[in-house]
Amino acid sequence: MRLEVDIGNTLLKWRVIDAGNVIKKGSVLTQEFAHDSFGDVVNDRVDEVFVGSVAGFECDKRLRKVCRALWEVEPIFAKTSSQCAGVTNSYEDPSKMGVDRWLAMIAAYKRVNKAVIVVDCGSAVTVEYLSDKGEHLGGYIIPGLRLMRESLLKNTAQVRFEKQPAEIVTHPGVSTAEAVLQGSVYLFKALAYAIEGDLEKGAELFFTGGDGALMQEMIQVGRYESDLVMDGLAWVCR
Ligand SMILES: Nc1ncnc2c1ncn2[C@@H]1O[C@H](COP(=O)(O)OP(=O)(O)O)[C@@H](O)[C@H]1O
Ligand SMILES: CC(C)(COP(=O)(O)O)[C@@H](O)C(=O)NCCC(=O)O
Ligand SMILES: [K+]
Repeated sequence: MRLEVDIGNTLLKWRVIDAGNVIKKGSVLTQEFAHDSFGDVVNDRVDEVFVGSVAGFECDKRLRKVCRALWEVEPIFAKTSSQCAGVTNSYEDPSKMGVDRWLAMIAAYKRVNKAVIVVDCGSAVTVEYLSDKGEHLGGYIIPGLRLMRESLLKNTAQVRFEKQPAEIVTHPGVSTAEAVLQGSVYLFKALAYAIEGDLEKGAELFFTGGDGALMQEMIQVGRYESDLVMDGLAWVCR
């Protein structure tokens, strides 16, 4: 059995693959990841662990420790490279590119073998542009929904509120909480339309990440694939 792990800045996502099928999956806040985060997978015979991590050294170290303790396995960490599985990196120094971006773009390109735009809506929103030949043309890194709100709270004196409105709407707000929350969703929607405008004829649009389905629903174009980052692991770690 293989354990695949996608460690983002907010959530650690995992799944277990047995004979090509996903048999278990789960997630835990990255900051709270511990020995018991994989539930009853502790009793399974995990003989391989593939990881894509952008969460930093401490969390990677913790995962190594857990894998050794539970299954005596040394996890294989995916690395961004200049070329892999038909995809070519645009960065002069590929090691500087977050491996989650690299994994998602490889998985998306491998699905269709033509030009793609890949949008990962997590802590940050990343937008990647790939040509028909699999060349990464470049991308954007934009604050995600939560970071947009938090940066306002952190850098202003009077933007303060207790409770967030539960509903996700984009009309102009009539309280601080509404104005901030709905402002972030409004910007998110504007971004979705801008990306749609970048879509060239014949190119495919992929969304992934915790808030990816929300963005896809706003324009009803392209497809949402929840596990694009983990789908890239088998291409990069082998
Ligand atoms: N404190 C929290 N508890 C649970 N979920 C959260 C919390 N903060 C953010 N989220 C949600 O977690 C998801 C994070 O998206 P994800 O793509 O997993 O991000 P990342 O890859 O950056 O970790 C988002 O859908 C976000 O709404
Ligand atoms: C852009 C990111 C913060 C996205 O992380 P996430 O939202 O998935 O937690 C991550 O890919 C990263 O740390 N990248 C390094 C900088 C770069 O890719 O150029
Ligand atoms: K992301």
